Amino acid sequence: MRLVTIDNGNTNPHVGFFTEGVLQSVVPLDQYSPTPGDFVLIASVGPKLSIQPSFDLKTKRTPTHFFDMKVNYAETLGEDRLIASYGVFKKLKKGERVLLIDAGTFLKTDFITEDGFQGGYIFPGISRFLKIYTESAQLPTLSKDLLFKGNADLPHTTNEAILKATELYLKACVEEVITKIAPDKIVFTGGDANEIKKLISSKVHAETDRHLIHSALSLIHDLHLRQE
Ligand SMILES: Nc1ncnc2c1ncn2[C@@H]1O[C@H](COP(=O)(O)OP(=O)(O)O)[C@@H](O)[C@H]1O
Ligand SMILES: CC(C)(COP(=O)(O)O)[C@@H](O)C(=O)NCCC(=O)O
Repeated sequence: MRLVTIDNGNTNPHVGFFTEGVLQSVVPLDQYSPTPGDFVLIASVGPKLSIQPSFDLKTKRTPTHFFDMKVNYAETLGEDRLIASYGVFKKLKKGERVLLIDAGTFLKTDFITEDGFQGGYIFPGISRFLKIYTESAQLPTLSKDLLFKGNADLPHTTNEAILKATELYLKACVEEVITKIAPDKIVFTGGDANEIKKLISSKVHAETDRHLIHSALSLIHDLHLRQE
């Protein structure tokens, strides 16, 4: 049996394939054709999918818990945040307090301790933020590849003004959250994880797990759903 994990996010939905608990590959959702025998787990916050999960993880969310993790947040918490946080929760060391930074369409900064999911912030992500300029005024849409290239001077052109403001916004949001929460460790994930990680000058120990949501779904499968 193949375990298929679907992360249906708002920009870049993708699918992970596991055999024997090992992630073999991750491909865009439109490249996946379900086959009989696939065991499918889905974390979805994007458009409704025609693919049905083999087990509906919503059934494990109560007003206070997700499986054995306490959740101190309304039931509207996005499944992507909940499931990635559960993956972090199950790997906490004794007494550890982790800040999970998921840099996707939105930049989510969620706090997880042995007492469960403690809450977190939702900011517009890098690409969303850059689009605001064109959506609200006759300003250019600039690529995120242009970020982090200039010097520390004040901006003197429109492009510099937009790019340096974007850098400042991202850095200020993330560093303020790190200062407020003072975690023992930061875990970065999401499509823009590397860009956000580059911005942070904090000395807190940091790790990147690009495919955290897939490994969290696989962990859920192995801990709670595997049929021996
Ligand atoms: N192959 C890709 N397709 C789309 N966006 C990508 C890709 N690789 C990296 N990115 C970046 O990652 C961001 C989306 O991150 P992701 O975690 O996939 O988001 P979501 O879960 O919201 O769909 C985009 O804003 C983009 O900047
Ligand atoms: C905040 C989100 C839109 C982030 O989506 P993403 O960036 O992963 O595509 C998603 O987690 C969501 O729809 N959450 C529901 C609201 C909440 O978490 O409070």
